[in-house]
Amino acid sequence: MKIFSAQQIYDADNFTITKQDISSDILMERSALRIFEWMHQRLQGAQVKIHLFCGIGNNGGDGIALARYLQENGYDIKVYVVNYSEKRSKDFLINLDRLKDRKLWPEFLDGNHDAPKVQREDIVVDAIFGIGLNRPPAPWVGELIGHLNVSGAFTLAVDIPSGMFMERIPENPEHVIRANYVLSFQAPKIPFFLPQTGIYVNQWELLDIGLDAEYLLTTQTAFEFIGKPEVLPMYIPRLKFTHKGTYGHVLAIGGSKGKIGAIRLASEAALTTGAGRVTAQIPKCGYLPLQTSVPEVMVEADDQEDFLTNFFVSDSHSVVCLGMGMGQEDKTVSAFNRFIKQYTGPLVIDADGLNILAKHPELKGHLPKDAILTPHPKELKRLLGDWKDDFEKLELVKAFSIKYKCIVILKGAHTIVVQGGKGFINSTGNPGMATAGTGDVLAGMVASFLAQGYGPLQASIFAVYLHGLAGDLAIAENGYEAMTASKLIDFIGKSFLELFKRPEPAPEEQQQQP
Ligand SMILES: NC(=O)C1=CN([C@@H]2O[C@H](COP(=O)(O)OP(=O)(O)OC[C@H]3O[C@@H](n4cnc5c(N)ncnc54)[C@H](OP(=O)(O)O)[C@@H]3O)[C@@H](O)[C@H]2O)[C@@H](O)CC1
Ligand SMILES: Nc1ncnc2c1ncn2[C@@H]1O[C@H](COP(=O)(O)OP(=O)(O)O)[C@@H](O)[C@H]1O
Ligand SMILES: [K+]
Repeated sequence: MKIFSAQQIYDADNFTITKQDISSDILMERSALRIFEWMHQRLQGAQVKIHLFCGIGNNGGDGIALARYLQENGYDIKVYVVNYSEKRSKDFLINLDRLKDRKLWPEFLDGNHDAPKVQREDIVVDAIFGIGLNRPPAPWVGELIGHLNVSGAFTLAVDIPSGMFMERIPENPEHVIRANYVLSFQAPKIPFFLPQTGIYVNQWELLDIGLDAEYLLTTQTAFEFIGKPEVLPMYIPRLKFTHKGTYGHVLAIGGSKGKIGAIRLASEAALTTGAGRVTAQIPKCGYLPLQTSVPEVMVEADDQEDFLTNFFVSDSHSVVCLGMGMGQEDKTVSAFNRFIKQYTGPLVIDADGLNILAKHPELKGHLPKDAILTPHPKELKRLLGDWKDDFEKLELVKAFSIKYKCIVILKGAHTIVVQGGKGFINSTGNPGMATAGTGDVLAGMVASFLAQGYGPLQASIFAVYLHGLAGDLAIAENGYEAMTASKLIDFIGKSFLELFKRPEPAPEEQQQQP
């Protein structure tokens, strides 16, 4: 699903208005009606107090139009106009007049009075600012937002939490609505997914307001949101007359004394994701434990007891997956140096492979085309240096990906796969996965898909999605805290099955079936 910028949303608006030959207030009417339907379906007329805080732009206009629907349906509402500017939008004014025609007079707030009382059991509709916020709110507006946040009332944000920018982080973290729910129009917004701004969005849902399909289909976006509809077409079915040779041979290189488990996790994840064969190259100390714990993995031990001193890659290996638990001993660094200067095939670099690259920046130029790097934020910082905020981080990663023609899998709550100027934001996963070794599992899964013939971008996106899905299925059975990387591997199989499950038919459809 595409993630549009604010400018693209304004363009979609104009395109739709021209093509459908409608006035702009029709779009506002659709927006308000969709929100009303969403609320009405859940509230069923309940007499809970609903406070609508409306700005003076189109986001405020949505709120004012919504107030009319709520009033017409007997809800107990109170409407406030947060009067932060004289520059009211045309459609806001149209809707304000419609409200006044119904003898509903909002209370105008201008910072000279105490903030209105809101009780814990009330509902707040936040329609103060939408995607048009372009500077920090005035202090009194920021304080009003803070006041609503501490009220504890259920807060429903229209389109985007007020105070959230589309392209930068807020200056004052207290001056952003902490929304229990965001009802966003047509497409998700990029700040919902970044660690510094996603904290303001507990849950979000999209409302279709009928923006023009041609515009939505043909417009290229800098980001995409990856769900089942995006990954399912990437799947390559296994055919009857195939054999293990068809599904590639992953060479997993890494491990060191005390960290052989990292290679075990990556190797087992690669096999469980469907790789035909997996060979692990590890220091001697891991030979017996690995051979006995995962009999399916072939093991090649280094001459050195505790760390790797040589990487042996042959034509039989289709993919190299390197760095998990590897350490950074001088001789390991030398082996990496020799390897990266001559290897040109498919490559996944994780953990200490990334740390060595960070310490020896001259080696970055030797990365083979489409190498896949899987840093967590700390590893990324070592690789790229510091960034001002999450938005700059994304720009730095894009520039890196373009310069070195590589793919970066930026791991986190919403892992983002970056190739060139484009980012693919993952939808699966949960905080149960914040546990040692889950990154090793991911590296093995990416390598496995590469070995099976998926393209580098597809392998990255598919692995990240399935890894998160396995995590979601695992917590459904075990809870968050009991999640371990090994359990995550146990759910890879179920995550494939989940992928192919048909959606449950709606109740009406069930009834129609013979
Ligand atoms: N296709 C869709 O998705 C549809 C979306 N719709 C809705 O429209 C919303 C966007 O509306 P919007 O463009 O009027 O902007 P909004 O956020 O209401 O801000 C209002 C104005 O405030 C100003 N301003 C900015 N920062 C400020 C500050 N700190 N302090 C004071 N003033 C500040 C700035 O104007 P400026 O003063 O800079 O000229 C800005 O224009 C969108 O989120 C959705 O709810 C639907 O109605 C129709 C279909
Ligand atoms: N809060 C979270 N929500 C979703 N996924 C998470 C969360 N925290 C961590 N993960 C995932 O878990 C994995 C952790 O990787 P990493 O930090 O490299 O672990 P390790 O180095 O121990 O293997 C990543 O794939 C990351 O996306
Ligand atoms: K809002």
